[in-house]
Amino acid sequence: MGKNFSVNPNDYKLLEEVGYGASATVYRAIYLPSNEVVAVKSLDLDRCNSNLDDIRREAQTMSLINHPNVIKSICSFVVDRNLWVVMPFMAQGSCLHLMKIAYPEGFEESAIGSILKETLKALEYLHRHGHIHRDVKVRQLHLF
Ligand SMILES: Nc1ncnc2c1ncn2[C@@H]1O[C@H](COP(=O)(O)OP(=O)(O)OP(=O)(O)O)[C@@H](O)[C@H]1O
Repeated sequence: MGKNFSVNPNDYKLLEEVGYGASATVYRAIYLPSNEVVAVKSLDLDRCNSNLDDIRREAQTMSLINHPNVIKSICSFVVDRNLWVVMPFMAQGSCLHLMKIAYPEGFEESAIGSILKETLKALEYLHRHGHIHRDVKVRQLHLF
């Protein structure tokens, strides 16, 4: 993935919605200058429960992260009353999505063990760097 992404919203073409959280919607998008697929998380700043300092801190943490099991933000910027966080696009979706479409009876124990082990590596990395995740859930676990 190229290193130079602009903070100009016109350089991003939002395609379909791929998920949503309490105050954010996530889109698959194209970064037009290089034609790369990215994910754009658009956080409605009016509907956000967190204050601006917390949001700024989370965005900064996400941009400094450097671990294969933790998604890093490429850049973030304000568009109207939203904060756009640009990230690599995880084409396989979350573990919950995979389970729903391919393993409706649930994953095998060995797969669960691997997923948990990789998740714990990510949490251990965050803790070592002084961060607490505070909201780990199955639908958030993208494929490693
Ligand atoms: N980089 C990404 N690539 C592909 N899909 C993504 C990406 N980021 C998020 N998604 C999808 O969008 C959904 C919502 O993402 P979001 O980050 O808002 O989740 P959340 O943090 O769990 O929500 P909440 O704000 O309620 O805690 C995810 O569950 C996932 O399906």
